[in-house]
Amino acid sequence: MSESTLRIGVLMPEVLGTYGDTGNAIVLKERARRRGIAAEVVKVGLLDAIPESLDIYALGGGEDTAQSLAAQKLREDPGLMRALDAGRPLLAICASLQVLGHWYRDARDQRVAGLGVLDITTDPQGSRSIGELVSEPILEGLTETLTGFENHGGGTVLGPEAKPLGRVVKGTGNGTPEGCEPAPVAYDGVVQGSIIATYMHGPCLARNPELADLLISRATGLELEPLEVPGVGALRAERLGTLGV
Ligand SMILES: NC(=O)CC[C@H](N)C(=O)O
Repeated sequence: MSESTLRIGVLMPEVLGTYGDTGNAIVLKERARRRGIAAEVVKVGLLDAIPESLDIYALGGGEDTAQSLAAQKLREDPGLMRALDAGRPLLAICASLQVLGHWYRDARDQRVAGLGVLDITTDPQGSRSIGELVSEPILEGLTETLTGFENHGGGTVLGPEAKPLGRVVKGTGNGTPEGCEPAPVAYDGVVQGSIIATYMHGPCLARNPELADLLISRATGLELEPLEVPGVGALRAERLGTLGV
């Protein structure tokens, strides 16, 4: 953490913020604050320069047209790339997962260049994946079942530099491009360097506090004591319970 306050950046919420994804930054701030760590959310709009020295970056999901504006912005503004070069943690949801890859092809068959910081590519699946998404984490430091909501047309293929976040128990996760054979085991998300990306909306961190704490730990270098936030356990139990998980 660079200063005494944990600075959590939400990038382009006007184009990357479906399903309450900007709530991820609020969860990070609140979980830090309840442990006595001063924290603030910094909103960085589409027309603002992206600061390179924020402590955590959060990017949400978006519709195809909005998503292409975000992709263009990230290709032109060096701020996020510099932050990633410095190893700053970043959480990316759905559309922003796709945008951080080499390229993605959207529903109108437009191939859009991404930032290329994730070794992934995305093509249309041919149908949308909509519904609850549950996975068992693979990333070290996570033990609790991951729960979220997915709604995406893209199917993402990981290259050798990218590792998945979790093994899918319910739902689609990264999916399969149309015409390709589905892998025998389905995975959700991408982990590469300081980036954790997933198809889970929810907002993801409201449903998965362990993931929120992992990001805060990485940003602050602190080992965090457990924190019970009223309602979170009940929310997880209710969401997982509806699926019989
Ligand atoms: N929910 C989202 O972020 C959607 C991402 C992208 N537009 C897709 O449909 O694949």
